[in-house]
Amino acid sequence: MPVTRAVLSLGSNLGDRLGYLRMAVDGFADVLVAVSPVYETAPWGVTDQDDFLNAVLIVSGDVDEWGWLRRGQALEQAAGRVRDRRWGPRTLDVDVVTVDGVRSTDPELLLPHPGAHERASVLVPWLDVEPDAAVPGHGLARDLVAGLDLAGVTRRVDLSLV
Ligand SMILES: Nc1ncnc2c1ncn2[C@@H]1O[C@H](COP(=O)(O)OP(=O)(O)OP(=O)(O)O)[C@@H](O)[C@H]1O
Ligand SMILES: Nc1nc2c(c(=O)[nH]1)N=C(CO)CN2
Repeated sequence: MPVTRAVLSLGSNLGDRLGYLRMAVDGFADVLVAVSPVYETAPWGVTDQDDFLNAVLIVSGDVDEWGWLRRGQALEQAAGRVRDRRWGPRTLDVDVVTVDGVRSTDPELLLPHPGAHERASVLVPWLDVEPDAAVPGHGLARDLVAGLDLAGVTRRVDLSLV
């Protein structure tokens, strides 16, 4: 199997938020290339829920796009995630944002992730670890961020994943 490089978005707004993000980092320890700072972000989508902690991982390994999805889902399970309402509270969310060179329209694995280009909770931490990041079909992350309201996005320098 060829080596692929993927960008993964982590999110948590239920229980020990930092602990769940750390669990994800540990789960990808064998393939980690970069870990972003942690951000506290106001919820988008469903806004009557607690703030999220978000971070981005860059990973690389002998794993295809489905493998990245499965590994993320296994960690969500391990974090006791209950699939409840769309965009609702969760202990751990692992989204596959991009896998280099891969586009997919399969609803089980849309690539690039269809929300990535408009979510500050993804783009801001991603830019910290990859300043030239681009969302295929949408352009450079830095240009996309320039058009977003960043009022609800706070870098938590006191929280670290590394
Ligand atoms: N790029 C992707 N990364 C992760 N899951 C994806 C992706 N594309 C499609 N999915 C599918 O989305 C389904 C629902 O995922 P999930 O419950 O995490 O959605 P959500 O986090 O509420 O919404 P969103 O995906 O907009 O953040 C999963 O069953 C998964 O197969
Ligand atoms: N700020 C923020 N809001 C969200 C997030 C998230 O990770 N960060 N994830 C959601 C579920 O997909 C819904 N809303």
